[in-house]
Amino acid sequence: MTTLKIRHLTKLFGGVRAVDDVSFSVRSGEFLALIGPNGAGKSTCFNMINGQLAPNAGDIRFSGRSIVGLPPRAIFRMGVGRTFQIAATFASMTVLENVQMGLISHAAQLFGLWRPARVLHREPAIELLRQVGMADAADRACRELAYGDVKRVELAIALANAPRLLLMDEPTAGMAPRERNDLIALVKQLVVERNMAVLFTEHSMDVVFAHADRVIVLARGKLIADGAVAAIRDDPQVQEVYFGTGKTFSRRTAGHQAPRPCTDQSSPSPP
Ligand SMILES: Nc1ncnc2c1ncn2[C@@H]1O[C@H](COP(=O)(O)OP(=O)(O)OP(=O)(O)O)[C@@H](O)[C@H]1O
Repeated sequence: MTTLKIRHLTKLFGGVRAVDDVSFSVRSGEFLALIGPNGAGKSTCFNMINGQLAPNAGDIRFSGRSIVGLPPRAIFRMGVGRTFQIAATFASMTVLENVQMGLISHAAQLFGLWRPARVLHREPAIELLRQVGMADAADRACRELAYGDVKRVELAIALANAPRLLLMDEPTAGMAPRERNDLIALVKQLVVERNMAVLFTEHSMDVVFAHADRVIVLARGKLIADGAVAAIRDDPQVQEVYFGTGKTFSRRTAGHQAPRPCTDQSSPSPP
């Protein structure tokens, strides 16, 4: 089932065509990577999907309904979640309280009237923490956690809204390679278990090639490729976009899903 359908999406900033006539779809249960060099238009795409920016042209359909012109809050309520490059949690609150706040928001409850917020949704919050491997840290303050663990808590908060589409803006930014792979493997598992759609941006080609179901590539606002990992890796136009940076991709090694990079591909810069 198609969760998100984008057609001819365009965004101009003055003379810059940040997103230029872009069309693609995401299905439920699909883990789709959106890649491209710096300035390609990835964040602008995300900002239009979640309603922060209005497109100049084109349509965005979520579960069959056009969401262009709706405010971010309405789009969030419909089931479009988002995580950010820099994890957004309340540092002074415990891990559990952070997730409880997410559940309170999802239920649109007013709290503090007669029952303290910390007693609300306690069991569902612990269950979400269990799903992201953080139940043992439930009573710790978020500020005490390692960065990779904060990202897991942020993921649990995003799941509290029961999203059908989750936009993840560089989910592994600032993480060590091992942590990156663990987090992305976890997200991929959740995509399957919850049959939700995830659209993520990622600068690490190792992560993209090892885990994405499909990859779309933006360059200077235009969608230049859309396909399976192997096809994207071998696409001459995609190679060209990264070639100017001295970065290229090697073929998959026999019997192993993850390709070996020829060079450091952790942070491509513009061609
Ligand atoms: N608010 C804005 N005002 C003017 N120009 C903008 C604005 N936001 C983005 N741009 C421009 O639009 C283009 C696309 O930017 P965008 O941030 O979407 O790229 P990106 O692929 O997300 O880059 P990165 O990987 O560095 O985050 C760039 O040329 C950028 O300078």
